[in-house]
Amino acid sequence: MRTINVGVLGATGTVGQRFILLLGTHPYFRLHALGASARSVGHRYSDITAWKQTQPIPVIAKDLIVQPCSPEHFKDVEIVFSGLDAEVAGGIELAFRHAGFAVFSNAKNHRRDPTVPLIVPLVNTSHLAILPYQQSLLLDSHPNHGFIVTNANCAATGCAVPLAALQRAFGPIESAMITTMQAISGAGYPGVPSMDIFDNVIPYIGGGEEDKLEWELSKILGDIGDQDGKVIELAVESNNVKLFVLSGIRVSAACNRVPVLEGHTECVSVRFARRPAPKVEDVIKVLKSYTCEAQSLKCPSAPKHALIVHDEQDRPQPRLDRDVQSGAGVSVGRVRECKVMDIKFVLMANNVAIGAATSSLINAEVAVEKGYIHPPTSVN
Ligand SMILES: NC(=O)C1=CN([C@@H]2O[C@H](COP(=O)(O)OP(=O)(O)OC[C@H]3O[C@@H](n4cnc5c(N)ncnc54)[C@H](OP(=O)(O)O)[C@@H]3O)[C@@H](O)[C@H]2O)C=CC1
Ligand SMILES: N[C@@H](CC(=O)OP(=O)(O)O)C(=O)O
Repeated sequence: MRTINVGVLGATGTVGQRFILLLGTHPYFRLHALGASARSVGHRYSDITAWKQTQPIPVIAKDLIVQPCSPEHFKDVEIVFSGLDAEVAGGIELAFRHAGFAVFSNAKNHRRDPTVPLIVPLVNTSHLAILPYQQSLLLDSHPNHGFIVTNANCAATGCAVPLAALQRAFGPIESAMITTMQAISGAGYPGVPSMDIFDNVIPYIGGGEEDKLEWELSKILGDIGDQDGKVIELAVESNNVKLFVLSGIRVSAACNRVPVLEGHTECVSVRFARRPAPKVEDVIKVLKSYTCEAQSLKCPSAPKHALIVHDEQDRPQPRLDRDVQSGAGVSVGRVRECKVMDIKFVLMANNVAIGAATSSLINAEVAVEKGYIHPPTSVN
Protein backbone atom coordinates (compact mmCIF):
# COMPACT_ATOMS: atom_id res chain seq x y z
CA MET A 1 0.00 0.00 0.00
CA ARG A 2 1.45 3.41 -0.99
CA THR A 3 1.61 6.16 1.67
CA ILE A 4 -1.17 8.72 1.23
CA ASN A 5 -0.80 12.22 2.65
CA VAL A 6 -3.87 13.36 4.56
CA GLY A 7 -5.04 16.53 6.28
CA VAL A 8 -7.49 17.28 9.07
CA LEU A 9 -9.94 20.20 8.95
CA GLY A 10 -11.18 21.29 12.37
CA ALA A 11 -8.05 19.66 13.82
CA THR A 12 -8.29 21.40 17.20
CA GLY A 13 -11.83 20.18 18.05
CA THR A 14 -13.15 17.07 19.79
CA VAL A 15 -13.44 15.06 16.59
CA GLY A 16 -10.28 16.59 15.10
CA GLN A 17 -8.25 15.39 18.09
CA ARG A 18 -9.56 11.86 17.63
CA PHE A 19 -8.53 11.99 13.97
CA ILE A 20 -5.03 13.03 14.98
CA LEU A 21 -4.72 10.22 17.52
CA LEU A 22 -5.84 7.63 14.95
CA LEU A 23 -3.70 9.03 12.15
CA GLY A 24 -0.62 9.18 14.39
CA THR A 25 -0.28 5.40 14.12
CA HIS A 26 -2.00 4.67 10.81
CA PRO A 27 -0.23 2.15 8.55
CA TYR A 28 -0.60 4.12 5.29
CA PHE A 29 -2.28 7.50 5.92
CA ARG A 30 0.38 10.09 6.77
CA LEU A 31 -0.67 13.24 8.62
CA HIS A 32 0.59 16.16 6.55
CA ALA A 33 -1.54 19.27 7.21
CA LEU A 34 -3.90 20.60 9.86
CA GLY A 35 -6.53 23.31 9.52
CA ALA A 36 -8.74 25.23 11.96
CA SER A 37 -10.20 28.71 12.47
CA ALA A 38 -8.42 32.08 12.43
CA ARG A 39 -8.08 31.70 16.20
CA SER A 40 -5.62 28.83 15.70
CA VAL A 41 -3.99 29.60 12.34
CA GLY A 42 -0.23 30.22 12.47
CA HIS A 43 0.26 28.47 15.82
CA ARG A 44 2.03 25.18 16.53
CA TYR A 45 -0.65 22.53 16.96
CA SER A 46 0.49 21.60 20.47
CA ASP A 47 0.53 25.25 21.58
CA ILE A 48 -2.98 26.17 20.46
CA THR A 49 -4.97 22.97 21.04
CA ALA A 50 -6.79 22.29 24.31
CA TRP A 51 -5.76 18.61 24.09
CA LYS A 52 -8.30 16.47 25.98
CA GLN A 53 -7.21 12.94 25.08
CA THR A 54 -5.79 10.40 27.51
CA GLN A 55 -2.83 9.70 25.18
CA PRO A 56 -0.28 12.41 24.27
CA ILE A 57 -0.38 14.32 20.99
CA PRO A 58 1.31 12.15 18.33
CA VAL A 59 4.79 13.40 17.50
CA ILE A 60 3.89 13.90 13.85
CA ALA A 61 1.21 16.49 14.78
CA LYS A 62 2.88 18.41 17.59
CA ASP A 63 4.96 20.84 15.55
CA LEU A 64 2.67 21.22 12.54
CA ILE A 65 1.58 24.83 12.08
CA VAL A 66 -2.20 25.15 11.90
CA GLN A 67 -3.28 26.37 8.46
CA PRO A 68 -6.37 28.21 7.18
CA CYS A 69 -8.98 25.76 5.89
CA SER A 70 -8.47 26.47 2.21
CA PRO A 71 -7.10 24.12 -0.44
CA GLU A 72 -3.97 26.10 -1.33
CA HIS A 73 -2.68 25.48 2.21
CA PHE A 74 -3.01 21.71 1.83
CA LYS A 75 -0.39 21.09 -0.85
CA ASP A 76 0.58 17.43 -1.43
CA VAL A 77 -2.50 16.21 0.45
CA GLU A 78 -4.91 13.74 -1.22
CA ILE A 79 -7.51 13.12 1.49
CA VAL A 80 -8.95 15.58 4.01
CA PHE A 81 -10.87 14.45 7.07
CA SER A 82 -13.32 17.08 8.26
CA GLY A 83 -14.20 17.63 11.91
CA LEU A 84 -15.38 21.17 11.16
CA ASP A 85 -18.11 22.98 12.98
CA ALA A 86 -21.27 22.61 10.87
CA GLU A 87 -21.58 26.42 10.75
CA VAL A 88 -18.64 26.50 8.33
CA ALA A 89 -18.20 22.92 7.09
CA GLY A 90 -20.55 23.15 4.08
CA GLY A 91 -18.67 25.75 2.04
CA ILE A 92 -15.17 24.69 3.09
CA GLU A 93 -15.78 21.06 2.16
CA LEU A 94 -17.14 22.09 -1.25
CA ALA A 95 -14.03 24.19 -1.88
CA PHE A 96 -11.81 21.18 -1.12
CA ARG A 97 -13.88 18.91 -3.33
CA HIS A 98 -13.70 21.40 -6.20
CA ALA A 99 -9.92 21.59 -5.79
CA GLY A 100 -9.52 17.84 -6.23
CA PHE A 101 -9.49 16.44 -2.69
CA ALA A 102 -11.30 13.38 -1.42
CA VAL A 103 -13.27 14.77 1.55
CA PHE A 104 -14.46 12.51 4.37
CA SER A 105 -16.75 14.57 6.60
CA ASN A 106 -18.35 14.25 10.01
CA ALA A 107 -20.49 17.33 9.59
CA LYS A 108 -24.19 17.20 8.77
CA ASN A 109 -24.13 19.70 5.89
CA HIS A 110 -23.96 17.36 2.86
CA ARG A 111 -25.58 14.23 4.31
CA ARG A 112 -28.89 14.76 2.49
CA ASP A 113 -27.34 15.67 -0.86
CA PRO A 114 -28.62 12.92 -3.16
CA THR A 115 -25.22 12.63 -4.85
CA VAL A 116 -23.28 12.24 -1.59
CA PRO A 117 -23.02 8.84 0.06
CA LEU A 118 -23.96 8.79 3.77
CA ILE A 119 -21.88 5.91 5.01
CA VAL A 120 -21.79 3.95 8.24
CA PRO A 121 -18.68 1.90 7.50
CA LEU A 122 -20.00 -1.20 9.26
CA VAL A 123 -23.16 -1.08 7.14
CA ASN A 124 -23.39 0.47 3.68
CA THR A 125 -19.97 0.90 2.08
CA SER A 126 -21.62 -0.35 -1.15
CA HIS A 127 -23.08 3.19 -1.42
CA LEU A 128 -19.61 4.48 -2.38
CA ALA A 129 -20.59 3.30 -5.86
CA ILE A 130 -22.48 6.59 -6.24
CA LEU A 131 -19.16 8.51 -6.31
CA PRO A 132 -18.51 8.33 -10.08
CA TYR A 133 -21.95 9.86 -10.59
CA GLN A 134 -21.24 12.65 -8.08
CA GLN A 135 -18.01 13.34 -9.93
CA SER A 136 -19.62 13.25 -13.37
CA LEU A 137 -21.88 16.16 -12.35
CA LEU A 138 -18.84 18.32 -11.52
CA LEU A 139 -16.93 17.81 -14.76
CA ASP A 140 -18.04 21.06 -16.44
CA SER A 141 -17.80 23.39 -13.47
CA HIS A 142 -14.73 21.90 -11.74
CA PRO A 143 -12.73 19.66 -14.09
CA ASN A 144 -10.23 18.64 -11.38
CA HIS A 145 -12.83 17.91 -8.72
CA GLY A 146 -12.60 15.33 -5.95
CA PHE A 147 -15.60 14.04 -4.01
CA ILE A 148 -17.37 14.21 -0.64
CA VAL A 149 -18.31 11.22 1.51
CA THR A 150 -20.14 11.87 4.80
CA ASN A 151 -20.57 9.76 7.86
CA ALA A 152 -23.74 9.80 9.86
CA ASN A 153 -24.94 11.46 13.04
CA CYS A 154 -23.32 9.60 15.95
CA ALA A 155 -26.63 8.33 17.38
CA ALA A 156 -27.77 7.14 13.93
CA THR A 157 -24.43 5.37 13.41
CA GLY A 158 -24.74 3.15 16.49
CA CYS A 159 -28.30 2.20 15.73
CA ALA A 160 -27.74 1.54 12.03
CA VAL A 161 -25.48 -1.46 12.69
CA PRO A 162 -27.88 -3.81 14.53
CA LEU A 163 -30.76 -2.60 12.34
CA ALA A 164 -28.76 -3.46 9.21
CA ALA A 165 -27.98 -6.91 10.59
CA LEU A 166 -31.69 -7.53 11.25
CA GLN A 167 -32.78 -6.15 7.89
CA ARG A 168 -30.27 -8.32 6.03
CA ALA A 169 -31.47 -11.48 7.80
CA PHE A 170 -35.21 -10.91 8.23
CA GLY A 171 -36.19 -8.42 5.52
CA PRO A 172 -37.60 -4.90 5.88
CA ILE A 173 -37.99 -3.30 9.28
CA GLU A 174 -41.33 -1.57 9.43
CA SER A 175 -40.62 0.75 12.36
CA ALA A 176 -38.26 1.51 15.22
CA MET A 177 -38.68 3.49 18.44
CA ILE A 178 -35.36 4.83 19.70
CA THR A 179 -34.63 6.56 23.00
CA THR A 180 -31.07 7.85 23.30
CA MET A 181 -28.89 8.76 26.28
CA GLN A 182 -26.15 10.80 24.60
CA ALA A 183 -22.76 11.70 26.05
CA ILE A 184 -21.64 15.27 26.69
CA SER A 185 -18.72 15.00 24.23
CA GLY A 186 -21.30 14.79 21.42
CA ALA A 187 -21.69 18.54 21.81
CA GLY A 188 -17.96 19.20 21.20
CA TYR A 189 -15.67 20.99 23.67
CA PRO A 190 -16.48 22.50 26.18
CA GLY A 191 -19.95 21.18 25.41
CA VAL A 192 -22.87 21.44 27.80
CA PRO A 193 -22.15 23.67 30.85
CA SER A 194 -21.41 21.59 33.96
CA MET A 195 -24.12 23.49 35.88
CA ASP A 196 -26.67 22.16 33.37
CA ILE A 197 -25.57 18.54 33.02
CA PHE A 198 -24.24 17.55 36.48
CA ASP A 199 -26.90 15.67 38.51
CA ASN A 200 -29.27 16.00 35.58
CA VAL A 201 -30.77 14.68 32.32
CA ILE A 202 -31.68 17.11 29.55
CA PRO A 203 -34.51 15.80 27.35
CA TYR A 204 -33.49 17.82 24.30
CA ILE A 205 -30.50 17.97 21.95
CA GLY A 206 -30.42 20.95 19.61
CA GLY A 207 -29.56 21.08 15.94
CA GLY A 208 -32.42 18.79 14.86
CA GLU A 209 -30.97 15.68 16.53
CA GLU A 210 -34.19 13.64 16.49
CA ASP A 211 -34.94 14.56 12.89
CA LYS A 212 -31.39 13.57 11.86
CA LEU A 213 -31.72 10.19 13.52
CA GLU A 214 -35.11 9.57 11.94
CA TRP A 215 -34.11 10.63 8.42
CA GLU A 216 -30.53 9.42 8.17
CA LEU A 217 -31.42 5.82 9.03
CA SER A 218 -33.66 5.66 5.97
CA LYS A 219 -30.78 6.66 3.66
CA ILE A 220 -28.21 4.41 5.36
CA LEU A 221 -30.51 1.37 5.33
CA GLY A 222 -31.71 2.16 1.81
CA ASP A 223 -30.06 1.33 -1.46
CA ILE A 224 -28.60 2.94 -4.52
CA GLY A 225 -31.34 3.57 -7.05
CA ASP A 226 -31.62 2.98 -10.75
CA GLN A 227 -29.80 5.68 -12.63
CA ASP A 228 -31.97 5.26 -15.71
CA GLY A 229 -34.93 6.96 -14.05
CA LYS A 230 -37.17 3.96 -13.39
CA VAL A 231 -39.94 4.79 -10.96
CA ILE A 232 -38.76 3.97 -7.47
CA GLU A 233 -40.89 4.66 -4.45
CA LEU A 234 -39.32 6.97 -1.87
CA ALA A 235 -36.32 7.84 -4.03
CA VAL A 236 -34.40 11.07 -3.54
CA GLU A 237 -34.22 12.92 -6.85
CA SER A 238 -31.41 14.90 -8.42
CA ASN A 239 -31.62 16.14 -11.98
CA ASN A 240 -34.47 13.70 -12.57
CA VAL A 241 -32.15 10.81 -11.79
CA LYS A 242 -33.19 8.54 -8.97
CA LEU A 243 -30.11 7.97 -6.85
CA PHE A 244 -30.89 6.62 -3.42
CA VAL A 245 -33.85 4.43 -2.60
CA LEU A 246 -34.72 5.28 0.97
CA SER A 247 -35.59 2.39 3.23
CA GLY A 248 -39.26 2.37 4.17
CA ILE A 249 -38.40 2.20 7.88
CA ARG A 250 -40.40 4.61 10.07
CA VAL A 251 -38.42 5.85 13.05
CA SER A 252 -39.48 7.76 16.14
CA ALA A 253 -36.51 9.11 18.11
CA ALA A 254 -36.35 10.72 21.57
CA CYS A 255 -32.88 12.16 22.27
CA ASN A 256 -31.57 12.97 25.75
CA ARG A 257 -28.27 14.38 27.02
CA VAL A 258 -26.91 12.54 30.06
CA PRO A 259 -23.88 13.10 32.33
CA VAL A 260 -21.60 10.59 30.58
CA LEU A 261 -18.36 11.73 28.94
CA GLU A 262 -18.18 9.34 25.98
CA GLY A 263 -20.55 6.71 24.60
CA HIS A 264 -24.12 7.08 23.40
CA THR A 265 -26.54 4.48 24.83
CA GLU A 266 -29.81 3.79 23.00
CA CYS A 267 -32.92 1.75 23.85
CA VAL A 268 -34.41 0.43 20.62
CA SER A 269 -37.72 -1.36 19.89
CA VAL A 270 -38.26 -2.82 16.44
CA ARG A 271 -41.22 -4.07 14.43
CA PHE A 272 -40.50 -6.23 11.37
CA ALA A 273 -42.60 -6.22 8.20
CA ARG A 274 -42.64 -9.98 8.10
CA ARG A 275 -45.19 -11.99 10.10
CA PRO A 276 -44.67 -13.93 12.20
CA ALA A 277 -41.78 -11.87 13.52
CA PRO A 278 -38.44 -13.60 14.08
CA LYS A 279 -37.83 -15.22 17.45
CA VAL A 280 -35.55 -13.60 20.02
CA GLU A 281 -33.02 -16.46 19.85
CA ASP A 282 -32.76 -16.08 16.07
CA VAL A 283 -32.30 -12.33 16.41
CA ILE A 284 -29.45 -12.89 18.87
CA LYS A 285 -27.79 -15.40 16.50
CA VAL A 286 -28.00 -12.93 13.63
CA LEU A 287 -26.56 -10.07 15.67
CA LYS A 288 -23.70 -12.25 16.91
CA SER A 289 -22.72 -13.40 13.42
CA TYR A 290 -22.98 -10.04 11.60
CA THR A 291 -20.01 -9.06 9.44
CA CYS A 292 -19.47 -6.23 6.97
CA GLU A 293 -17.44 -5.32 3.90
CA ALA A 294 -14.86 -3.22 5.80
CA GLN A 295 -13.90 -6.43 7.61
CA SER A 296 -13.72 -8.60 4.52
CA LEU A 297 -11.54 -5.93 2.85
CA LYS A 298 -9.28 -6.13 5.94
CA CYS A 299 -9.39 -2.37 6.54
CA PRO A 300 -6.84 -1.66 9.29
CA SER A 301 -9.26 0.40 11.42
CA ALA A 302 -12.24 -1.97 11.11
CA PRO A 303 -13.17 -3.77 14.35
CA LYS A 304 -12.82 -7.54 14.57
CA HIS A 305 -16.47 -7.66 15.69
CA ALA A 306 -18.87 -5.12 14.18
CA LEU A 307 -21.36 -6.04 16.91
CA ILE A 308 -20.51 -7.33 20.36
CA VAL A 309 -23.58 -8.96 21.85
CA HIS A 310 -23.67 -9.24 25.63
CA ASP A 311 -25.47 -12.02 27.47
CA GLU A 312 -25.13 -10.23 30.83
CA GLN A 313 -28.33 -8.43 31.85
CA ASP A 314 -26.58 -5.22 32.87
CA ARG A 315 -24.60 -4.50 29.68
CA PRO A 316 -23.75 -2.59 27.59
CA GLN A 317 -22.56 0.32 29.72
CA PRO A 318 -20.62 3.30 28.36
CA ARG A 319 -17.90 3.22 31.03
CA LEU A 320 -17.20 -0.49 30.58
CA ASP A 321 -17.72 -0.89 26.85
CA ARG A 322 -16.75 2.32 25.03
CA ASP A 323 -13.05 1.51 24.62
CA VAL A 324 -13.44 -2.14 23.61
CA GLN A 325 -11.87 -2.54 20.13
CA SER A 326 -10.82 1.13 20.46
CA GLY A 327 -14.48 2.11 20.19
CA ALA A 328 -14.72 0.86 16.60
CA GLY A 329 -17.60 -1.58 17.11
CA VAL A 330 -21.10 -1.35 18.59
CA SER A 331 -22.13 -3.13 21.82
CA VAL A 332 -25.60 -4.62 22.10
CA GLY A 333 -27.39 -6.27 25.01
CA ARG A 334 -30.72 -7.04 26.66
CA VAL A 335 -32.16 -8.48 23.45
CA ARG A 336 -35.68 -9.52 24.37
CA GLU A 337 -39.27 -9.64 23.27
CA CYS A 338 -41.20 -6.38 23.08
CA LYS A 339 -44.88 -6.66 23.91
CA VAL A 340 -45.79 -3.62 21.79
CA MET A 341 -43.37 -3.96 18.84
CA ASP A 342 -41.52 -7.27 18.15
CA ILE A 343 -38.13 -7.13 19.85
CA LYS A 344 -36.17 -4.62 21.91
CA PHE A 345 -32.53 -4.19 22.86
CA VAL A 346 -30.00 -1.71 24.21
CA LEU A 347 -26.92 -0.55 22.32
CA MET A 348 -23.89 1.56 23.13
CA ALA A 349 -21.61 3.17 20.56
CA ASN A 350 -18.60 5.39 21.24
CA ASN A 351 -19.74 8.71 19.75
CA VAL A 352 -16.26 10.08 19.15
CA ALA A 353 -14.89 6.80 17.71
CA ILE A 354 -17.31 4.80 15.55
CA GLY A 355 -19.73 7.75 15.92
CA ALA A 356 -17.22 10.14 14.35
CA ALA A 357 -13.50 9.94 13.51
CA THR A 358 -13.16 6.14 13.30
CA SER A 359 -16.08 6.04 10.86
CA SER A 360 -14.47 8.56 8.51
CA LEU A 361 -11.19 6.71 8.69
CA ILE A 362 -12.71 3.32 7.84
CA ASN A 363 -14.75 4.95 5.05
CA ALA A 364 -11.51 6.29 3.58
CA GLU A 365 -9.80 2.91 3.94
CA VAL A 366 -12.66 1.23 2.08
CA ALA A 367 -12.45 3.92 -0.62
CA VAL A 368 -8.74 3.20 -1.00
CA GLU A 369 -9.33 -0.56 -1.18
CA LYS A 370 -12.03 -0.07 -3.81
CA GLY A 371 -9.87 2.20 -5.95
CA TYR A 372 -11.70 5.52 -5.48
CA ILE A 373 -8.62 7.45 -4.34
CA HIS A 374 -6.34 8.63 -7.14
CA PRO A 375 -3.31 10.92 -6.94
CA PRO A 376 -4.59 14.51 -7.44
CA THR A 377 -4.05 16.51 -10.58
CA SER A 378 -5.02 20.08 -9.55
CA VAL A 379 -3.64 22.36 -6.83
CA ASN A 380 -1.60 19.54 -5.33
N1 LIG B 1 -18.52 15.29 18.96
C1 LIG B 1 -19.13 14.24 18.42
O1 LIG B 1 -19.39 13.21 19.07
C2 LIG B 1 -19.53 14.27 16.98
C3 LIG B 1 -19.43 15.43 16.21
N2 LIG B 1 -19.79 15.38 14.88
C4 LIG B 1 -19.68 16.56 14.02
O2 LIG B 1 -18.28 16.82 13.76
C5 LIG B 1 -18.05 18.21 13.67
C6 LIG B 1 -17.01 18.64 14.71
O3 LIG B 1 -17.55 18.40 16.00
P1 LIG B 1 -16.69 18.66 17.31
O4 LIG B 1 -15.29 18.21 17.12
O5 LIG B 1 -17.49 18.08 18.40
O6 LIG B 1 -16.69 20.29 17.38
P2 LIG B 1 -15.70 21.26 18.15
O7 LIG B 1 -16.48 22.47 18.45
O8 LIG B 1 -15.00 20.56 19.27
O9 LIG B 1 -14.59 21.62 17.02
C7 LIG B 1 -14.88 22.43 15.90
C8 LIG B 1 -13.66 22.61 15.01
O10 LIG B 1 -14.04 23.48 13.92
C9 LIG B 1 -13.07 24.55 13.82
N3 LIG B 1 -13.70 25.77 13.30
C10 LIG B 1 -14.68 26.51 13.87
N4 LIG B 1 -14.95 27.60 13.10
C11 LIG B 1 -14.12 27.54 12.04
C12 LIG B 1 -13.89 28.37 10.90
N5 LIG B 1 -14.60 29.50 10.70
N6 LIG B 1 -12.95 28.01 10.00
C13 LIG B 1 -12.23 26.88 10.19
N7 LIG B 1 -12.37 26.07 11.25
C14 LIG B 1 -13.31 26.38 12.17
C15 LIG B 1 -12.55 24.74 15.24
O11 LIG B 1 -11.30 25.40 15.19
P3 LIG B 1 -10.80 26.40 16.37
O12 LIG B 1 -10.38 25.55 17.54
O13 LIG B 1 -9.64 27.10 15.74
O14 LIG B 1 -11.93 27.31 16.70
C16 LIG B 1 -12.45 23.29 15.70
O15 LIG B 1 -11.27 22.73 15.22
C17 LIG B 1 -19.40 18.90 13.85
O16 LIG B 1 -19.94 19.17 12.59
C18 LIG B 1 -20.21 17.87 14.63
O17 LIG B 1 -21.58 18.02 14.45
C19 LIG B 1 -20.19 14.22 14.31
C20 LIG B 1 -20.29 13.06 15.02
C21 LIG B 1 -20.01 13.02 16.43
N1 LIG C 1 -25.40 16.04 17.83
C1 LIG C 1 -24.62 14.89 18.28
C2 LIG C 1 -23.27 14.94 17.64
C3 LIG C 1 -23.41 14.76 16.14
O1 LIG C 1 -23.17 13.74 15.57
O2 LIG C 1 -23.89 15.78 15.49
P1 LIG C 1 -24.11 15.86 13.90
O3 LIG C 1 -25.18 14.92 13.49
O4 LIG C 1 -24.50 17.28 13.66
O5 LIG C 1 -22.80 15.54 13.29
C4 LIG C 1 -24.54 14.92 19.80
O6 LIG C 1 -24.65 16.01 20.32
O7 LIG C 1 -24.38 13.92 20.45
